[in-house]
Amino acid sequence: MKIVIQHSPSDAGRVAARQIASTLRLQQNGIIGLATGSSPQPLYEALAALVRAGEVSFASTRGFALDEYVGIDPDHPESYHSIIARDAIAPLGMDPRLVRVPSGSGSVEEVDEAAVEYEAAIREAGGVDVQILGIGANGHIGFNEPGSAADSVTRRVDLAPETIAANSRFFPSVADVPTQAVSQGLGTILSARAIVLVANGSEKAQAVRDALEGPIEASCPASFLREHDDVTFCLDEQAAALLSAETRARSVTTALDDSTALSH
Ligand SMILES: N[C@@H]1[C@@H](O)[C@H](O)[C@@H](COP(=O)(O)O)O[C@@H]1O
Repeated sequence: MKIVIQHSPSDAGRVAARQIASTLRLQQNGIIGLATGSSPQPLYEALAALVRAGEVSFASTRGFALDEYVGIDPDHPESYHSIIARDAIAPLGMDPRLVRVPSGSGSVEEVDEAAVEYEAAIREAGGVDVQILGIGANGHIGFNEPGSAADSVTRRVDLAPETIAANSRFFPSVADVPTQAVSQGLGTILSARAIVLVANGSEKAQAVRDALEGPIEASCPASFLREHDDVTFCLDEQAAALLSAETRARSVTTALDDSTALSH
């Protein structure tokens, strides 16, 4: 487990981008796990800068998104289909035909069948090389809310009231926020070969502390990441604000160019 603390979200995003680019450079036709939300946006911007500089290409990289709302039109601007297209596929120059997002459309049976098929597709592709994650203020990753099992797979889930409230900022009112989603499970996420989590801002500080210092249990789904052997937490100072002196002492605050600090 590596913990990187940087002054600003954009610096944390640049470190995370470097980590991802170096992982994928080792893979011909690699597979990236894509996350939505405000947390990964500086990371996608930093990756796009690396693409423009010719340091990395995602043209033949396959992608699997973490999650999608149930019952939302994929063309809705706040669907995760739209957000992944906008925030990841376009700026990274990915081939949209190589990127999949779980389906939240159709009948309950169709959504559930598509979730099973999505899980199988990730396995059949050989698994994710590097998974990008944000974190919810309640410690969720993907849409695996507190109480999710460590070995859960892609499935339909109920959103916690606090998640619905947090995500209402993207919808006209809280009543318009979908109450269910399809999410890769914790087991799916933990099967990625490398994981890079980004967290910014004081509203994530408690979740980051619980994830890194609390018990490893379902009350904080992100705490299960500590059982994975290749995880990097890229934090800005505000998200790291509640970490103990011991945790901070283990963290890397090095200059961005010092890639040796992030090597395995
Ligand atoms: N399902 C997503 C998560 O993948 C994301 O990490 C989290 C935090 O979002 P943000 O980064 O915008 O705070 O909430 C959403 O509900």
